Amino acid sequence: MISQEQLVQIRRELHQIPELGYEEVKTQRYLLEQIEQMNDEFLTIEKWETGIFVHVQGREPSRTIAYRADIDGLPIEEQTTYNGFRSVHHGAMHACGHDVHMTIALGVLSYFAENQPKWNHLFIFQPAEEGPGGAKQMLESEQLKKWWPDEMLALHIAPEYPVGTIATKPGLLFANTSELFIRLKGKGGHAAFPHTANDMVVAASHLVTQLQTIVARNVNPLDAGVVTIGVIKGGTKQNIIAETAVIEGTIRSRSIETMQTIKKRVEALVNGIEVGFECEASIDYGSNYCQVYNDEALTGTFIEFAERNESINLVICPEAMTGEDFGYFLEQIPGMMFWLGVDSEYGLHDARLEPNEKAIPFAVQTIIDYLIERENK
Ligand SMILES: CC(=O)N[C@@H](CCC[C@H](N)C(=O)O)C(=O)O
Repeated sequence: MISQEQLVQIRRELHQIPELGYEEVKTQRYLLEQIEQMNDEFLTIEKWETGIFVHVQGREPSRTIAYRADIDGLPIEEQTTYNGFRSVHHGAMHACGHDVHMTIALGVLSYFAENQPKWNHLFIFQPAEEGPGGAKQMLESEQLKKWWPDEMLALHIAPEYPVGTIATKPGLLFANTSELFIRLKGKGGHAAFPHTANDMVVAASHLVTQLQTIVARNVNPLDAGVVTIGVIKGGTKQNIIAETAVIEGTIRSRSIETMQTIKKRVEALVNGIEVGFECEASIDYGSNYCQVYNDEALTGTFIEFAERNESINLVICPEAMTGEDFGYFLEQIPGMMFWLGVDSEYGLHDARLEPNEKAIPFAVQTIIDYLIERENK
């Protein structure tokens, strides 16, 4: 089994090579090198795009239990205090903890490679969680057809909780999400002659402000929604009127109905900008993820295990407006996701995120103990 020191080393090596969705070539190679060092008696390893499936043959394979780790990084320039293991891919960073997720999965897998489980296990190293999404595509793979799991488990790091904390809840855990890409096209021109042009920086500025009214004015205050604009780009030079502008964001909701309400309002407001500013506008919703909905019975089993385990500080948490395409797995396979405390001053998607590595061996041991208990009950 991979030792605690080796786990830290692996996490640091993975941290240095973050790659965006479906570009995880080095990551896949690194993971395969680690997996190929394990006892292969019970393992079948198959690549899928830039991801990997590892099937572990059980002793009494009446069921299959899957464990999923996402493997992609984010387009962020790292600003951690790390010395000697910062990202070597400039402009990319594991700022959502997927380096930690992968390391934990390798740790758990290395234990079951040496200690044959009772049930079959399926380890899924999934590309592109941050976008455009890999879960939906993996669900249609040959590998999932032949190794279809009966239940499924995954975790996500939580910077706000101390190490030793596991937070989860039955039912809704994460929101429905939709990406949002809006393009505006008007007429560029000389800064000194605004009456001859049609300025898309001004149009985009109005639109961003109007989009912020959707949650405030169109979503029931007892429900919840998010419209976040993360990117606004337009123009080429300070004295040139911008011909085009691009607005990029994300929409979140607790229900499908609210997602539809928000999108309808986005369309109406974009249409208003088109008319009011006499420009052309287009909307693209990019990738959409369904909610993460934890199976009540399996989450109950996990909570009961965690309550009995003195090393775990269990928190029954509220749902969050984060998104995860793990929701697609849970739409078809009963399972659950939980937050793992990693005690970082800076949060997810922050260039300064520094998860506490002590959470890695804690998570590995917790998942091994849970899986053994689960299949031997
Ligand atoms: C856990 C987490 O941070 N997940 C991401 C998922 C991204 C979904 C998609 N690309 C979008 O931006 O809508 C999140 O941002 O919640």
